[in-house]
Amino acid sequence: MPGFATDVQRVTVLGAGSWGTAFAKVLGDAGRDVTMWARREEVAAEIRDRHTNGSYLPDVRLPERVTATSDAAAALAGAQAVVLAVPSQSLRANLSVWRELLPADAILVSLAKGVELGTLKRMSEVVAEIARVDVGEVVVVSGPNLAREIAAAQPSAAVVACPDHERAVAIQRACSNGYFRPYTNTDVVGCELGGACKNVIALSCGMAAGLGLGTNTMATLITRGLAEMARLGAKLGADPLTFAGLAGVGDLVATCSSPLSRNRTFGERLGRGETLEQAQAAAGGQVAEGVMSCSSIRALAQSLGVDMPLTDAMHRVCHEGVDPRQAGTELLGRSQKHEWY
Ligand SMILES: NC(=O)C1=CN([C@@H]2O[C@H](COP(=O)(O)OP(=O)(O)OC[C@H]3O[C@@H](n4cnc5c(N)ncnc54)[C@H](O)[C@@H]3O)[C@@H](O)[C@H]2O)C=CC1
Ligand SMILES: O=C(CO)COP(=O)(O)O
Repeated sequence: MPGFATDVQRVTVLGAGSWGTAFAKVLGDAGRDVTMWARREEVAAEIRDRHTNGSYLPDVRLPERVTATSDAAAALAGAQAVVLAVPSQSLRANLSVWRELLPADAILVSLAKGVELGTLKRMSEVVAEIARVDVGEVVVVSGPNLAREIAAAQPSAAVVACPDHERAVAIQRACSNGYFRPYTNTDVVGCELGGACKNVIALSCGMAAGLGLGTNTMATLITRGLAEMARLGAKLGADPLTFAGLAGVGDLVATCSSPLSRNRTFGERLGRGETLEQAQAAAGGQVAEGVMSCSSIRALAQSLGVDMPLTDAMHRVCHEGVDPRQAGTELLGRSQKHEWY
């Protein structure tokens, strides 16, 4: 018998932002009992009493079986799976507080798409370190999953990745419903890198749009972005096929093309000439992971000797004051090379 529930019925979602709330709805619509933890009691009360979360997903009604609390201990009691839905750079601090409250046999699931600044760890590595579990037990969900579309029950697919196939299957079953189709994969490295890197490329696509550039530029950024994330993945032992899948090109296309993407929107504002602070203020407290991940992914790539010119350019625009137009000119002026080597 595995030391975890194979038929997961009770799920706790830690984080009541856009994706935490939409994923709780997915689980509720899949027939699971869901308790969400929200940082602010008024958000928890709104979910509990009115089944809405107007600050993040206006006009969305949550299933009756989704409830919420701002008390983490109460949220976690009896959970068979714990879904971590806070931004990447805050996962370590939040999880350190929750660590002692995690039920021993609960499957830990990460929804975050980023690489930690400083440690350069992927989210499953942070979870394993803080929760003191084997990294091979942590489940990752990734794919083209813009929260608002999922919350509107628009059809979409995702990847549920874990080296332990049985754990992946347990979460796959738990979140499978009439509009959300999860596939399993054992390549956590590839899925996590795909999810983190595409946010940075989405910044660049938004920036191009903000500069008034068209579809050829966008397709070039998406394709060369895919090339550089696959290069990083290959160096870290990811399966190259993962980047051709939902967590790679799937999420890349969704995030780079959608006006719903916070990363793309953030980049567009920079392209239009807004400062980082102005774009941050306009984001209204919602996370655009690429703004921090461009620096951590760049540092990770540098430490491994992997060339990631788009990521490097996004870091210089976001954190070194380089003008987006200038960054574009420099990218085009790089030495000529073969498409693959
Ligand atoms: N929104 C989307 O469409 C999708 C988001 N994701 C990923 O899921 C993760 C969470 O994203 P969202 O729910 O969209 O973010 P969000 O910005 O909408 O919400 C973040 C949630 O985390 C909480 N939180 C706890 N500690 C925090 C801290 N120190 N700083 C900021 N927030 C804190 C906030 O109160 C809020 O409930 C991110 O890594 C994101 O890339 C993945 C797929 C889709
Ligand atoms: O990860 C996402 C879609 O899969 C959400 O992207 P944004 O964080 O840019 O909104």
